[in-house]
Amino acid sequence: MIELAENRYGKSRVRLMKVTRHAHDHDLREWTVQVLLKGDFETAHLDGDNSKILPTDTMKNTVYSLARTSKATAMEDYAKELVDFLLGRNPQVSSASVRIESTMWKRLTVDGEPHPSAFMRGSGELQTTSVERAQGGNFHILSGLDNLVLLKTANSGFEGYIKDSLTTLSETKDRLFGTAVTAEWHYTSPDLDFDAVRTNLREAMLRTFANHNSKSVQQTLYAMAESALEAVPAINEIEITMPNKHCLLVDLSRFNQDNPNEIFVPTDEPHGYIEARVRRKS
Ligand SMILES: O=c1[nH]c(=O)c2[nH]c(=O)[nH]c2[nH]1
Repeated sequence: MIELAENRYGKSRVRLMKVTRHAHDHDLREWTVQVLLKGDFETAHLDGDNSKILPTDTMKNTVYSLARTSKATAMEDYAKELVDFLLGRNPQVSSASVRIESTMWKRLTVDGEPHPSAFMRGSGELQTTSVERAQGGNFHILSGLDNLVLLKTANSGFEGYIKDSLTTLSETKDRLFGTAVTAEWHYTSPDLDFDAVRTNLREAMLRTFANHNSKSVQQTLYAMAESALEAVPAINEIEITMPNKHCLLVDLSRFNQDNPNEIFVPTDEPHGYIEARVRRKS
């Protein structure tokens, strides 16, 4: 005997750019949206009966139509509206989830002045949120960031680790520390000034990365998580991944040159992979 164990479906990578036209300047948002529905779709899988299937094409159209009418500025608030719109119209849906990745656009500075209608892609960093709600249930909001690429050229060392017959790594008091941060945190309230909270959290992590006297990626990751939890009472837990993007000191002695920590080879692969979930003690 075979049965349908679990299923969900929806539309992925729906790309949306929204321009909000104020009298004197414009705001720009670029969001990539994923909509996923769970529910009573057994007859579609077993019998080919599509009578309970909302087409994924309609979900895509919903993303655009709701973006037109929504007053939400934070992507978390827009995602909540989209989830409720889909649940409200589709009783066969037991839960809806919306994930949004937001691309960083920064206002262009021209002749020292912020330009009202010209923008520059900030970086490859993404701001993310996943909002889920079951029919009659509460919102579950998991926000985060991805590919926040950082590097520090001082206050990072790595010493005192295990040395065995396979060790080749030299201890160092002074190395480059490069990483691409991914973080995710769950909000304990569904009603927050999400953009302000996100800014606080991100700035707390950046400040700690910059100022921390790092004995390892692990220690700095923990300190960044701690500062995020201190800065944002509306989260109880944060998960952070920080690859160690090694920058290797080049041996210039073959050319009778010294290398006082100035010339490096940046490497992507292989890289260290450091991950931790840090939470308030209950
Ligand atoms: O900060 C570090 N943590 C490690 O676990 C590790 N391992 C390694 O080879 N280099 C580093 N650096």
